[in-house]
Amino acid sequence: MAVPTSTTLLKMENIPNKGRGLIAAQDLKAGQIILTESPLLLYSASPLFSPSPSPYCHHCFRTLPPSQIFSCPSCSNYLFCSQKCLSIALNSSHSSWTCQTLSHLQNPASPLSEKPSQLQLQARFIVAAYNLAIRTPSDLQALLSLHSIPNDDESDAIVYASKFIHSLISPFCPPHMNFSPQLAAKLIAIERANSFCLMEPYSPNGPQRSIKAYGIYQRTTICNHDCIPNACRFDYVETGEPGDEHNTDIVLRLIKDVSAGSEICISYFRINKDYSTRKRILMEDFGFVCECDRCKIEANWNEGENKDSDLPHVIFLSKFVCDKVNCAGTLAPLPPKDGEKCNVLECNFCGNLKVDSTT
Ligand SMILES: C[S@@+](CC[C@H](N)C(=O)[O-])C[C@H]1O[C@@H](n2cnc3c(N)ncnc32)[C@H](O)[C@@H]1O
Repeated sequence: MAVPTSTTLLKMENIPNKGRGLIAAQDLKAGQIILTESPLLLYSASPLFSPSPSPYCHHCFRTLPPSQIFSCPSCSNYLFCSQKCLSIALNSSHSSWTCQTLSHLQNPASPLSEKPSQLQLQARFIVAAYNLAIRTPSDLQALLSLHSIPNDDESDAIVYASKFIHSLISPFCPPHMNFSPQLAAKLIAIERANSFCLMEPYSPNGPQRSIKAYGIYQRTTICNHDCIPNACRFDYVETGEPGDEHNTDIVLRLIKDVSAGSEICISYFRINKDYSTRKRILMEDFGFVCECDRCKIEANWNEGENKDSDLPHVIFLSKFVCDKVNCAGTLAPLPPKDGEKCNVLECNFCGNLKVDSTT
């Protein structure tokens, strides 16, 4: 299959009614790191016509330092936290082609300036994907091998967006690349099903969780959804030295023990959402009806019912939802040490550490 899975820990298999999925290739322990992956593609969540400039480095997405900021020498619109990030970006995500194309799209006279943020972000994504294709055609093939959502209600919107965006970008496209509105439409449909959000740093004062960047991780994205997941993903974007790469890697860690042959699933959103919200998001954004054990039970609940029950999923939620103010991230044990399970849980959003007194 086109997507490489990792090591001896995981294998990729077709799962009935779910497409491909990740399966434990051996017995695995709670807290174990089963996958660490760098993004295939990463792009800013700041719309092209944002009222304020993004406060994040356009390469590593760490918060920009108050002084010593480096800007792209050609467009000066794009800011970086270090000379190293700038140099890497000029040879990758902010190549001269990207710089020229984004400068054109971000011209105040551009028809995009009047368009909604979603379309501006789709344009950002298409530029990033075309840039990937120009630089490394095999990476475009990797992107195209990912699942896309055939959502009839939205296909008109995708066709419109892809034609509009492609018409703005095509004057800059190398003719031999054969980019087309059809390719742009396929890429937008893939992006919807596969992008992971890198979140702004946690703040107890809210107002709500915002996204700083979107990333596509070609192996992690093979993980299917479950409303009671056995794994969750961590990122440590703000950590490490400026210019030190890998801070945008995603780490997949197990919440509980998983036996060989079982499917590894994450939740595609915060796990404390109620049944009707989960059902709506999974259908609108991912095109499926969840048949997990929790959904089967909660489908028959009246609002507020059974929350205090001793059902396994109610116990799971009370143990693994972070209770810090304005957080509700997912807790997972720290990795085992010397083969022994760790009784400290880490939140994948606020980073809070909590001793698990139940083990
Ligand atoms: C990010 S992809 C996951 C990998 C995908 N199964 C594949 O074959 O590449 C998301 C898509 O997987 C499928 N999927 C994920 N979790 C599912 C579940 N619990 N039940 C049914 N389909 C699921 C849906 O089609 C969803 O749009």
